[in-house]
Amino acid sequence: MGYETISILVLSIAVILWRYLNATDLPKIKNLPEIPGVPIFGNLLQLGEHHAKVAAGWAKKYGPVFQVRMGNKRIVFVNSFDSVRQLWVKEQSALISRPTFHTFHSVVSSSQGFTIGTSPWDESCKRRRKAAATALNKPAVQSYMPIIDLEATSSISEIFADSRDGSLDVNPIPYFQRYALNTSLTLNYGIRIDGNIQESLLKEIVDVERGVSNFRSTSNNWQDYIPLLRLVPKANTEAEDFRVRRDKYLTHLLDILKKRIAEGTDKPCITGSILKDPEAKFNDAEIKSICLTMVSAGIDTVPGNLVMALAYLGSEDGQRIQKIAYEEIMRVYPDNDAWEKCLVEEKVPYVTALVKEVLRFWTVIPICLPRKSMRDLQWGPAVIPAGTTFFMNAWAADYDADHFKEPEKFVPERYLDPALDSGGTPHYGYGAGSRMCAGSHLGNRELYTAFIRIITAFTIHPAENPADRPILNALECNAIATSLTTDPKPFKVRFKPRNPELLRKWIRESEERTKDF
Ligand code: HEM
Repeated sequence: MGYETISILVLSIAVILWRYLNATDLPKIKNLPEIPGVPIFGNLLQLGEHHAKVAAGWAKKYGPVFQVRMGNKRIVFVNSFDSVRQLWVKEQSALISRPTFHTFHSVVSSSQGFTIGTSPWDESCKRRRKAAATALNKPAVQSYMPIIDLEATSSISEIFADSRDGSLDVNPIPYFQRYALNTSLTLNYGIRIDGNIQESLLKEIVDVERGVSNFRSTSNNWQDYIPLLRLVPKANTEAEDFRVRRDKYLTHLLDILKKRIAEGTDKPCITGSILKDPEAKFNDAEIKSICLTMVSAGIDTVPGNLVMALAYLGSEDGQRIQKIAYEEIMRVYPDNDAWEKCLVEEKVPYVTALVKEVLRFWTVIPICLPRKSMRDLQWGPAVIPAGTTFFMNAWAADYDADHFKEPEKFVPERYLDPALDSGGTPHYGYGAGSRMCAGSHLGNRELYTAFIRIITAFTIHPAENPADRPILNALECNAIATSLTTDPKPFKVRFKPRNPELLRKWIRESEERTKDF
C-alpha cells in the first residue's frame, strides 16, 4: 500500500470517527437560538457543575428558550416562568413522555424497573401513574393523616429531647429524613422502621436512594452524553453497586408484606391493596415500579424542603416569619388545639402560603425531571421536532423577576396576594402539566402539618456557633452541586420549646391516638 493510500485511509477513518463523535440524536433545530459549544462535549464543559445557574445566565443573552448540545444529545432548555407555562401546561399533551438515559435506565434500573417519574409514556406508565395518582389524591391523603400524626410526633419529640430544653443546637436533617421515609414506607407497605435514622435499614435506604438519585441527575453523568465514556469501567460499576443494594431492601420489604398478607397480619397499604385485588392489572415488574416510586419519591424532596425551611425560619429574617405564623395559628386556634386540628383541616392561610414559598424558594429539583416531546411544537419561528428532550430550569423559572416581585427574597406573603395566586401553578417546585408530581397533595400535607406543629412547639433560633449556621441560598446550600435533588449541607439550629408542659401533653395525646400503629 502506497503512502498516499494510507494517508487517505487514515484521513477517512478520522473523518468517520469525528462525525461519529460529534453526531447528535437530532439535527440542529432551525430558528431556535443555539449556544455555541465545542466538538464532542458540546456545551457540557461550559455547563460545568451548575447547570441551572449557567443556563439562567445564557437565557439573559439568548432568550428563555434555546438549544444546547450535551455530548451527543440535543436538548431544549426552558428558563422562564411564562415559557414553562406555555410549553409544560398549555402544550401538556405534547410533553407527556420522558427520555431514557444510559446510566439510570440501562444500569441502575435493570432489575427493579423504572420509577413512574422516569418512565416513557406508554400503556403501562399510564396505568401505573393512574394507580399512584388515585392512591395519592386528596381523600386518600386525608386517610393517611394518622401516619403523619405519628411520624411528626416522633420527630418533634426526639428534637425536644435532644435539644435539652433549648440548650443544645441540633441538625434537623436526620429527624425529617425519617419523617418522610417512614410515611412513605407505611403507606406503601404498611411497615414503619422504629428507631433512630442511624438504624441500619433506614440509613441504608436514605444513603442508597440519595446515591441513585445522583445517577438520575441530568447534570451528573457524562457517560449518558458521551458514549465512549461508558468504556470506563467505574462509570457502570458504581451504578451497579447501588442497584444491588437497592434490590436487597426492596425485596426484603415486599417479602415482609407478602408474608403478612399470607398470615392475615398485614396493615392497609397501597401495595397490599394491589396484591390482594383479584382483578389486579399489574404484573410483578409493575408492582416493583410502583413500590420503588413510593419509596424514592418523597425521600429527598420532603426533607429537603422541610429542613431548608427550618434553616430560614431560624435565621434573623425568619424570626419575623415565625412570629407572624405563630400569631396566625393562634388566631385560628386560640384554644391550643392546632396540633390536632392540622390533621383534619388546613385553615391557616399564612402557613399554606409559607408551604408554597418554601417550595418556590428552595426549588429542590432545580432542573426538573426531563421530558420528551410526542409531537412537533412551535416556538416562535422554530418548529421543535417530536422526540426532542426538554429540560425545565425550574430554579430559573421560580426566580423569574418578570413573574415574581423580588424573587430572591423569602416572602410567604406573596402567596396571599390574589393576583399571584389566582389558580394557576404557583411555582414549579412540583414541576407542571401532564407529568407534574403525583404526590403533591401528600407533600403539601406533610409540610403543612410539620410547620404547624414545629412553630407551635418551638421558637427556632440561629445556632450558637456561626460555623454551624446554614447557607440560605437555594443552589449554594446543596452539598452536591450536580445532584438531582438538593442535598442540604449539614447545619444546626436551636429549638426552644415555647411551653414544655403543653408540648408534652400534645405528644402524649398523639401517642395515645397512634398507639395501634
Ligand atoms: C415536597 C415534596 C415533593 C416535591 C418537591 C416533588 C417534586 C416532584 C417533581 C419536580 C416531579 C417532576 C414533575 C414534572 O416532570 O413536571 C415529581 C414527580 C413525581 N412525584 Fe414528586 N415531589 C414531592 C413528593 C412526592 C411524594 C411524597 C410522592 C409519592 C409518595 C411523589 C410522587 C411523584 C411521582 C409518582 C412523580 C412522577 C410523575 C410522572 O412522571 O408522571 N412526590 N415530583
